[in-house]
Amino acid sequence: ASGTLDPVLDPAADRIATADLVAAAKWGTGKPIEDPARERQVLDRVSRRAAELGVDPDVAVRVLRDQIEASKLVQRAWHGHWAAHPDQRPERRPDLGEVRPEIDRATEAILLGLRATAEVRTGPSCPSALAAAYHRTAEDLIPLHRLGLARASTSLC
Ligand SMILES: O=C(O)C(=O)C[C@]1(C(=O)O)C=C[C@@H](O)C=C1
Repeated sequence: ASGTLDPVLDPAADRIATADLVAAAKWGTGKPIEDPARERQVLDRVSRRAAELGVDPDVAVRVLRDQIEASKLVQRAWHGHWAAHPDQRPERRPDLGEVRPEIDRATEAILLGLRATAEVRTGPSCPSALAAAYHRTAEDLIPLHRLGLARASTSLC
């Protein structure tokens, strides 16, 4: 329906879910959570792709920066949790090279969502639409992912 921000929040939740896999991929490797070169690559691609889609590249980069911050928030939470609870550490360490294509698909879906929601995002009902979409999307998420989704939503309106 028009007037909804679900087309952004749904893929944002999918992107946040990949942070669990990235956290497990990096756990115990000594590889830092933050990878500035990869962030630049993601954001450069977002800027170009947004222009292609007719989405304001500055808006797209700002929103995707929030998605990256949300991912790091979730990854840091897992690393802290696993440090304190060895019995809950992941048994399998996924390959980062397999997770990143999944992240890229979620990023693309978020850009399409931004395009589909230009009207509501730039209008006066954006905050209430965001609250409604957040309420609906967060319902199915674990608390940590709800926190990530809130962080990921901060610049949408
Ligand atoms: O690809 C990674 O290594 C991630 O941790 C994911 C991600 C992202 O959200 O795109 C987040 C933090 C890193 O600094 C780089 C990229």
